[in-house]
Parts: sequence; structure tokens; C-alpha cells
Amino acid sequence: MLALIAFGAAILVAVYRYVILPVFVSPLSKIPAACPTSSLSPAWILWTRWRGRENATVLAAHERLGPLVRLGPNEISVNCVNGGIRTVYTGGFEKGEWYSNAFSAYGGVHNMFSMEKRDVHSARKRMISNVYAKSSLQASPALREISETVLCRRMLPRIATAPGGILEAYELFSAVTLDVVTAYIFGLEQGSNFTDHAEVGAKWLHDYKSRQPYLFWIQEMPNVFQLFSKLGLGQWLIPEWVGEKSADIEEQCLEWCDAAEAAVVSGKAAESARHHPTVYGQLRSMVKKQEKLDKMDTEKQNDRLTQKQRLDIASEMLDHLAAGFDTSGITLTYLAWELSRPHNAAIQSALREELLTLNPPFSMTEVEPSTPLPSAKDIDDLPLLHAVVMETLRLHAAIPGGQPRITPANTTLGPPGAEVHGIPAGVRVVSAAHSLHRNSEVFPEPGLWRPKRWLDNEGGVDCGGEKARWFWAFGSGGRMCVGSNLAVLEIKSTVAAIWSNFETTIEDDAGMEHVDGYLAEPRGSPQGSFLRLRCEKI
Ligand code: HEM
Repeated sequence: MLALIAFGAAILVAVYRYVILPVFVSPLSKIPAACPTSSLSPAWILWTRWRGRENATVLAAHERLGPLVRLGPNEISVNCVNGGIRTVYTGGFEKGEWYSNAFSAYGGVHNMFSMEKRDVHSARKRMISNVYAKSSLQASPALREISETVLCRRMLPRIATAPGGILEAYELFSAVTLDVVTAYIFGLEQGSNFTDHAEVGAKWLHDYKSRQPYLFWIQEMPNVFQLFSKLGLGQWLIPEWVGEKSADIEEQCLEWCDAAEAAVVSGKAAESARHHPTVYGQLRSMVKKQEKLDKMDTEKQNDRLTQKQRLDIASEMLDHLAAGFDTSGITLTYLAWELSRPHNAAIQSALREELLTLNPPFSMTEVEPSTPLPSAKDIDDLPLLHAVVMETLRLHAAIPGGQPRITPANTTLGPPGAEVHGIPAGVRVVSAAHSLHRNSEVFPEPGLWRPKRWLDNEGGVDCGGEKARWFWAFGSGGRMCVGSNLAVLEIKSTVAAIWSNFETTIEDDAGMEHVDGYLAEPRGSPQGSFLRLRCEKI
């Protein structure tokens, strides 16, 4: 009899815990559910993510149900500025396991992307963000050398000599952005040269990207993955080669770090802009400074890195190069696609006209650049170029997917007048550029690529007001992209170099459909191509 009562009580508790509480009592029950089962189980949103339909499905849910939508019993999506991204991201809600499980490296060594706790993260960000400030970038002799070498001596000749004038744009741009980013991080002489070595670059891209779908298990179902691993069945979910490729990438990053270290120790880094490892050098000197403070000058200082310091720096550098190259490569690929589509031919011509006003121009004679480069500031100030980049970042955000954060206790979310109060601690809350960038009140006809929406009637830049508040390609708040200035400068310089010298049309764009995920690279055609561009010298 007692057993029966205990059994009945357990059933009642379970019904309360898993049905009545989430569906009727929790403050989350006031938020409309994206799917009828969302309040009861995360199965629907997990299935949507697994099938690669999350961004489109969540956008449709917001269009139907408003700015707050419940995705699961413990997860909501927020698509507004006030009571939305301003509260969550500028308010400093912390990241959770979703990042720390997937983005740490070298056996769990954390970096800015993966750090969960705000204080640890801000201490690291303070050490490093000055090298990514716009003023530092525009004044950097190292970056000038990088642009000259990667854009003029590697990229333009590769385009000029492409067989039949046709090249695969996603592979080209990934190689160029990796070369720029590794050169800025480790020094031009120590970084990659994948632009000249197309096959090596294409293999790197393929190896890097092929691991991506398997992150699902680590980020969304870590407990299931752990259970499978304990049972010796981990490879059913994540094949062994994924770990092997990740280890190769980590090893390659350590080689770049060691080369940068050698340049620092030999004194070359200080003597020549081509050897100067800007980001590596900055973090290294801050790590050493910190060590000095920690030891309070009581112990003998050693300028060599300890193994722990070596891996701490390597994890951070890997994070930057990974966060930096693919995002910029994806953006450039979509920008090239839009500019080369027949209905955008007039925009390509107008852009070229604007680029040819640069003094000196970004010109090339045969396969060699003939003159010095225009200044980074002059390139940055071109209004149509700025509009083209902004519109590409809006419509084709490289990170369009949800950026999860964890609520603190007693959170209020929702736009003024429609707030939901008392949201408990530990709820996963996401916003996504994909949905924010498709608000038709702010961006009329949001599905169209229209650079003009970023210009005023006189052709000057008009990026303020509501557009600025809803533009979220680089996120916002304390965890906003640290490399956004480098990304924009690099993208603008690449565009200036190409469209000052070439006219482009589309040879084959069958692969240009976005992957619907956290990142949005082109899906690629069944034949394995992404965007084949025809480039003609002007
Ligand atoms: C078009 C190019 C880029 C886009 C669209 C982009 C976008 C973003 C976004 C949306 C985030 C926030 C992600 C999240 O919290 O889930 C982020 C973070 C980050 N990005 Fe970028 N990024 C770009 C280029 C770069 C570059 C060039 C670098 C460095 C070389 C870089 C380094 C980072 C780092 C280290 C973080 C983590 C920052 C932190 O947690 O404080 N990104 N980026």
C-alpha cells in the first residue's frame, strides 16, 4: 500500500514538474510557443536545429507570434532591441556550456569566445582589444605590408591568371582572409600563404568546415554525447576523423605561434613590419606583465614562455583566426555574388566609378601593382563601398544564427508594454541577426539586397537611427566581435582591389544557398562548386 502511495506521489510530482509547471505556472508560460510542444519538450527545436532549419523557422515564428517566442521548456528567442538585445547582450548575460564545450582548444584551454564567466573574459579582452581598434589598424605599418603583399602580390595575380578568367570565389576569399588574419596575428613572414597555394588553401577550408555539423552533439546534446562516449560509442555520433582534423588544425596553429615566438625572441619582430606578430606579440607581452605582477618581483623572471602560457596564447590565437577568416570569407563571397548578378550590374559600375576616385588608385599593370596603395582611411570613407558592405553584412550575415546566453535570476524581457517579468535564472535566451535584420519596419523589403538603404539622398552614408540599433552582424555588448574593425577594413580593401581592376559576372552560382545554422556559408552545389566568377580585366 505504502509503495502504491509513493508511486502515486512520484507521478504527481513528475506531472507537476514536467507538465503543470512549464505549461501553466512558469513565467515562460506567458510567452507564445513556437510549436505546440515547445513548453513541454525541447525535442522540436532540437529536431529543427539538427535538420538545419533553425534560422528560417525562428524568423517565421517571430513574424507570427511577436518579439518573444518560446522555443523549448527552458529556452526563448528574443527579437527586439529594448527589452531584447539591449537587456541580454549589453546587459552582460553570461555565455553557457554551448560555447565553452565547443570552442575551447588544446584539451579545454579557454579563450575569449569560450570563456563563460564575465570577469575572466573581460580581463582577457582588455589585454588584447587595442590592437583591433580602428585607429591602431589604420596606422599599422604591419597591416599595410599585409595588404600590399596579400591583396596586390598574391590575390590580384591569382585572379589575373585564373584559367579562362574563372575562379571559385569562396575558396579564393577564404585563402585571402586566412592569409590576412594569420599575418596580422603571427606576422606576415610567419603566417599562412594559401592565396598563392590554392590547393593547400582549399584543403584547409574543406578540413575546417567538414567538422562543423558534428558540433551539434557537443553544443546541443552534450549529455547524450558523454553517455555514448562512456559506452564506447562516441564515434556513432562524432566520427574519429573529426577529432583528428581538429588536432591537425591545433597543431598548425601551434606551429604559427612558435614561429611568431621565434621572431619575438630573435628581435626580428621589433625590427621589421613583415615579421611583426601584432596580436600574438600583444597578448604575449600582457601575459608576461601579468606574471610579473603575480610574482611581485620576488622571484626571478624568465622571458621564456611556460608550457601553460604557450597553450593559453595558442588557444586565444586559434580562436581569433577561426572567428576571423571564415566569417570574412563568407561575407566577401556573398558580396561578390550580389555585385556580379545581372540585375546589380549598375551597382557594380557605380562602385567602380567610386573606387577609381581613390588617389592613388588601387590599380595594377599586368600582374604587378604599379603604385602605392590608397590609404586605409580613404578606402573606409567611400560611401557606396560602405553601403555595399553594410548591406551584405545585413542580408548575408556570416553569423546569422542564435547567440545563446543564460538569464540571471528574476529577469524581465520583452518590448516596453509587453514585458514578461520574473523569468528565472538559467533560461537559455537567444537572439539572431537573421531575424533582427529582417524587420521590415526598419529595413523595408528586407529580402532584397539594396545598398542604397544605407545612403542618404545626396549619396552620403546614412547608417544611424533605427538601422544602427537593429544591425547586429557583429553582435553587441561585452561579447561583441573584437575583430569587427579588422573585418570591415579587410573586406573593403579586398573589394577595392578587385573591382578597381576587374569586371565580374557569374559563371555558376548553383551553390549559393545559405547553410541555415550558426554560420551561413554557401551550401555548395552537388558538383562541389560554390560561386564560380568570371573576371575580366578592365
Ligand atoms: C565579417 C566578419 C566577421 C563577423 C560577421 C563576425 C561576427 C562576430 C559575432 C556575431 C560575434 C559574437 C558571437 C557570439 O557571441 O556568439 C563575434 C565574436 C568574436 N569575433 Fe568576430 N566576426 C567577424 C570577423 C572577425 C575577425 C576578423 C576576428 C579576429 C581576427 C574576429 C574575432 C572574434 C572574437 C575573438 C570573438 C569573441 C569575442 C568575445 O567573446 O569577446 N571576428 N564575431
